[in-house]
Amino acid sequence: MLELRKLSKTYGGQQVLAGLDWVFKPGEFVAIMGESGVGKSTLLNLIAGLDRPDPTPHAPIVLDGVAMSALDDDAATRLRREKMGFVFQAFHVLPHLTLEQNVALPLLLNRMALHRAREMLAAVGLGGRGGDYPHQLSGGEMQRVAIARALVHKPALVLADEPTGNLDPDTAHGILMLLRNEIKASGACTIMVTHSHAAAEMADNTLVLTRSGLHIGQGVNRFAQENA
Ligand SMILES: Nc1ncnc2c1ncn2[C@@H]1O[C@H](COP(=O)(O)OP(=O)(O)OP(=O)(O)O)[C@@H](O)[C@H]1O
Repeated sequence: MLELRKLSKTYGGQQVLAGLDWVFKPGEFVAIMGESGVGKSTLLNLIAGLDRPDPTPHAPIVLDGVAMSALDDDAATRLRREKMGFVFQAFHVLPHLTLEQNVALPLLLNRMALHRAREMLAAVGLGGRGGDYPHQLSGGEMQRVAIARALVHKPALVLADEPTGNLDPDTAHGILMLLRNEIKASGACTIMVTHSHAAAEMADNTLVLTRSGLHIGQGVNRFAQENA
C-alpha cells in the first residue's frame, strides 16, 4: 500500500535519511521509534508529501501504485486530502471552528456527506459535544477530536506524530486504545512516530530508525500474538 524505495533526504549537505526501503501493508499499525534527530519526523513529512525526497531515477515513495514524486503540488494536495489522515501538531484542531466543523473539514474538502462528522465524534466519545469549541476541551479530548478528524473521510493511510506526547499515562493509554480500535475498524494503514514505549506497545509492529535504516524492533508489541 505504501512502498519506500531507496528513500533519501539531505538538508544542506547533511544526509538525514539514506536509502530507506520498506513496504507498509494495508490495515497495518506501525510505530516508528529512534533516537532524537535520526529523521523520524522528516520521514513522516516526506510520506505526507509536505517535503520532497532527494531526487532519484526511480520513484522513492509509492502510495497505492502512485509515484508521489511524479505529482505536481496540486495533485499531491489532492492525494493527501483524499487518501491521508493526520494526527500532527502542525494540523492542530482549529480554534475558531466548533468540534463538529473541525471534524467535518476533510468531508467538506472531499465533497463527502457531512453527517459522518457527528458519527465520528460519537465514536471517539464526544457525542453531543459537536457544538463546543476547542478551548472548552482537555488535552485528551482535543486528541480525540484530532483522531476523529484524521479518520472521518476513511483515508487509506493515517500518519501520527507523537499523538499522546503531552498527555498523562492513563489518558494516553485511552487515546491509543481508541486510535487502535478506530484504525482497525476502518482498515487504514497507520504510521505513528513516538518516543513512548507504552505507545509503541499498542502498534502491530515497531520499527526502529537508525542511521543505517529501518529495523524491526523485537518483543515490543502487546498485540503481536493477535497479529501473528
Ligand atoms: N527543514 C529542515 N531544514 C534543515 N534541517 C532539517 C529540517 N528538518 C529537519 N532537519 C534536520 O534533520 C534531522 C532530523 O530531524 P527530525 O526532526 O526528522 O528528527 P526526529 O528523529 O524526528 O527527532 P525528534 O525525535 O527529536 O523529534 C535533524 O538534524 C534536523 O535538524
